[in-house]
Amino acid sequence: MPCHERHNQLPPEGVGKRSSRLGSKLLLPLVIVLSWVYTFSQTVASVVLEKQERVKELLAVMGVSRGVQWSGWMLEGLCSSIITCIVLSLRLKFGGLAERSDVTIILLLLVSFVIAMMSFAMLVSTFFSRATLAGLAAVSIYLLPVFTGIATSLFCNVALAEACLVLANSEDSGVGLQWANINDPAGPGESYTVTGAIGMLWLDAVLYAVLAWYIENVFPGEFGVPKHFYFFLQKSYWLRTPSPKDASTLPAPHGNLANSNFLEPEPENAVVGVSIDSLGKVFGKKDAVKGLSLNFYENQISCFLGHNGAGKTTTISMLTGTCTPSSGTARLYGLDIRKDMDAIRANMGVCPQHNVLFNGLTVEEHLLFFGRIKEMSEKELKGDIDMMLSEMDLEEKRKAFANTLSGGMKRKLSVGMAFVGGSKVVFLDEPTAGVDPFSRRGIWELLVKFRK
Ligand SMILES: Nc1ncnc2c1ncn2[C@@H]1O[C@H](COP(=O)(O)OP(=O)(O)OP(=O)(O)O)[C@@H](O)[C@H]1O
Repeated sequence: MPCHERHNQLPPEGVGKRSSRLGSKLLLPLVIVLSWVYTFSQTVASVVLEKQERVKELLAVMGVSRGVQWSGWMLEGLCSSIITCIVLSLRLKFGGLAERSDVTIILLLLVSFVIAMMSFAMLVSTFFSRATLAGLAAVSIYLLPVFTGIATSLFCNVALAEACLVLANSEDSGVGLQWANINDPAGPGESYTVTGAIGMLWLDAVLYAVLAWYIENVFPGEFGVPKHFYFFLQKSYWLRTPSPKDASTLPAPHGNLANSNFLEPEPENAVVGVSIDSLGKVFGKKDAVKGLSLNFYENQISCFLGHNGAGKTTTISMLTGTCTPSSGTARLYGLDIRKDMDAIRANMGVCPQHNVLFNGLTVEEHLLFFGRIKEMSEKELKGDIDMMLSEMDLEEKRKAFANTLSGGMKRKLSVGMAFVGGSKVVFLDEPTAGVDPFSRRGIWELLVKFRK
């Protein structure tokens, strides 16, 4: 049903105004709608917290697409909310508020609402980067129709409230809401039906998801490379992303470097893995990175040395796609960081400057999780994980949760996560910061081992 049609069919009053006119039983819509405020605001805050703590970005950098991340959130939210839906439906049926109605219709209505609400939470989360602010704003956004009297079913909670009004009216009439009268309006002169409300909830869910997907791509926020506003019209967005080119087919090392008197000559017969070409990043008026041209070679460990604020992290952020270059570009195995980031990420491992760990996962589960993201089977990973744990001296902590590890142990685990799964290019930002000398040597040895 087109949105504008539904819009016209709605009564002019908002949820709050309308409910206040009704008897105590007709407060049902308001009570049901308000009972989801907390779930909504918590979902928005949790999604934004992942963004704030850069978990979302690390997952993206390691090759987990936004779609998969959002599906995970939807699934988690649905699983926990479905129990609430079942309890609420039974409570309405056997608690006397909807005793004549069919409980399966009430359940269908609530589940449809939860799906739309989760999708709405994803959309709202795209506008925020701080979890506390997002949680508070989510409450206001959710209550907006109640306080302003906006009565469009494009708000999923308005659609739910209207359906609850039909439910309350059918209870009052003594028949209750049944599958046989599900298409009947609330009363004479009314046009809203429960099927219409459920249809609108599904339409809302799709609409919110599409909007969230568009906004995420065009305005990815502080961390991420924005796409063109017409990105969905580009063939390259929909077609399979290119795979890394064979290193031997790549162009020769950057000419400027080879001819400079101040630089080491390029190694002979070495294959270029990463080729940085006049890369630059400007923050406001400040050049964080300016005209950087450099090649990194296969089977070698290269490192940036520089004072605090020299631009090392910014360079790594550009190479891993968490920030957009202001000028120049870089190619990783022939793939351009401005265009082919999804393909690059499938073969890339990253250990960010700040540990990004999941408190609910053990050390072994972290390695397993990131290895599985790189599409390796559990069997294939077992040997790798055993070797890593012993090299990093974390064997004893195999089953320990991440939040019980010391700072140094967390760092070692972060390094392990970057290597697990056989990534072709691995970026490590200060991998041994805060690690004791013995473990530092362990990490170095690990790096040498994984070089090839
Ligand atoms: N998001 C940002 N907004 C504005 N300026 C930034 C931002 N990120 C970095 N900078 C600035 O860019 C410059 C380079 O910072 P960067 O973090 O890349 O340095 P670094 O070499 O990694 O430093 P450190 O060794 O301390 O980690 C600094 O002057 C920093 O203040």
